[in-house]
Parts: sequence; C-alpha cells; structure tokens
Amino acid sequence: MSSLDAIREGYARFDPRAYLQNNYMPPRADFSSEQCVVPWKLRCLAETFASGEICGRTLIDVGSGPTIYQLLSACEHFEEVVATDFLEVNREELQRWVRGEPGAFDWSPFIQHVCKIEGRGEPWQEKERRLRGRLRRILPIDVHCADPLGAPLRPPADALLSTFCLEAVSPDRAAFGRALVNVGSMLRPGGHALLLGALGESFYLAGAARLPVVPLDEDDVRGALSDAGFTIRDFRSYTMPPALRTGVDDVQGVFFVHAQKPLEG
Ligand SMILES: Nc1ncnc2c1ncn2[C@@H]1O[C@@H](CSCCNC[C@@H]2Cc3ccc([N+](=O)[O-])cc3CN2)[C@@H](O)[C@H]1O
Repeated sequence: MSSLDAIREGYARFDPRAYLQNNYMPPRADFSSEQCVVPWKLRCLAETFASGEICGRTLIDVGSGPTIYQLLSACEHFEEVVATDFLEVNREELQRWVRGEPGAFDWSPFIQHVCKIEGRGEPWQEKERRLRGRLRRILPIDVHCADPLGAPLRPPADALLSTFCLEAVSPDRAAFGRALVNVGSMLRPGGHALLLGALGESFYLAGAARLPVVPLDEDDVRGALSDAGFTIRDFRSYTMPPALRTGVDDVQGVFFVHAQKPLEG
C-alpha cells in the first residue's frame, strides 16, 4: 500500500464531531482573548480581506473539513464560495449547516466574533444568511490528483483558501509541495492564495482516527510556495500556548500566509 493510500485509509475513521469538539469548542474556541488561537485565525483572515484587494467571482476552499469559520470574511468578497472535502461525512456536515438542519454545528459564536472584528455593526444573522446563500457547491476533492476536483475548474478560481489540510494529508514535505502545485492549478494567474496551517505537528486525533501530519516549519512553507510559483505577500505565525496544548494533537504553532500566483506563466 502506498503512503497516500495509507493516509486515505486512515481518514475512513475520521469523526467530524470529535474533530469539531477538539478544535472549535473551548478552550481553543475561546473568544474572550485575542491571544487565543481561534480569534487569531479569524483576525488574520478579516484583516487580509478588509483591504478589498482579494475579490472576484469564485473562491475555492480546499479541504474544508466540517468547518465554515474560515469562510466568514471571505464570503463578503466573492459571488460564490466553493467548499470541498475528501470525505462525504464532512461534506454532509457542511450541507447540514448550509440548510440550517437540526444537529448542525453551532457556528454562531464564530459569526458573532467576525461581525464584531469586521466592525460593520450588522446582525450576525445577516452574515450567516449571506454565507449560506453564497456557499452553493460542496465538492469532493483529492489534493494528490493533478486535477484535485477530477477535472479542471472552469473558469479557474479567483482565490484559493485552505486551512489545516495539506500538511495533514501529505506523508512528507515533497508530497506537501506537490499538493500545493495541484491546488494552485485551480487558481487563475494573479489569483490570491490564503493558507492557515499547523507548524511542527506530527499527529492529530479525530475520534477513533489518529492521523499523521508532516511537521513543517516556516521555511518549509515558504519554500513550498516559492517552488510552486507563488509570491508571498504576508506571513504570520502563532505559537500555541501551553493551555491550548490539550493532547488532541502535538501542534506547536499555526502559520498564516497570503500568497499570489504570478500574472503570466
Ligand atoms: N487527499 C485529500 N485531499 C483533500 N482533502 C483531504 C484529503 N485527505 C483528507 N482530506 C481532508 O482534509 C482534512 C482537513 S482537517 C485536517 C486537520 N489538521 C490538523 C488539525 C487541525 C487544527 C485545527 C485548529 C487548530 N488550532 O490550534 O486552532 C490546530 C489544528 C491542528 N490539528 C479532513 O477534512 C479530510 O477529510
């Protein structure tokens, strides 16, 4: 069995609800302090989209998992947001939220926080409605395929977002770099890529699943982006405080990068 097949097999045990519990409930989802990891992630995205430079028809979110927090600032600047994930259980979790079905995860604390930091003074239910209206496609994806969606995205996306995916599905740094090239093929020349990911992580838990992660440092991320032809516009990192090292993974820190695909070539 190839290392990619072993990873794919490992994801058969991925439990979306356990994953949400581990990363998107307190203590990690604590909105009382800007020093906490979730507010830091939301602020990176809100500040980057606030300029209005990153906008267009389509943003594609690569490896959405069962989460929508990463789309809350993005959705203001695109006509359509396309979510993607490898697992049907995650795509179903996203559909439950989009349809407002009972049992869907409650993202309202995240929506309220993003409305607060974006400072438009709008009711959070308005942002929830707007995201639901723009999240019209939830597609299967495999970042290890040259065409991750199974066929080229036509027209290519104006922006690409991916949070905590590539390093958690790649057996080594070379595979991480190839996956970045693959997902970059869905982005138009001049398009923007926003990545949030784990630094120094080697595993994480999601219920019965214990998934391997390729440990990356800042230079690994910078090098992979450069090798994939991207220009780095902004790079930020966060160190995981002891109180948030809860045993659900061994993540040391989080990176945020805003990169851009060259106009020509
Ligand atoms: N071949 C594939 N192509 C695309 N997606 C694939 C593929 N295989 C699996 N997937 C899909 O990708 C996965 C994305 S979730 C990956 C989790 N990454 C690690 C976890 C995340 C996390 C979150 C938050 C914080 N924090 O401090 O706030 C820390 C951490 C660190 N631990 C999952 O949805 C799977 O379904």
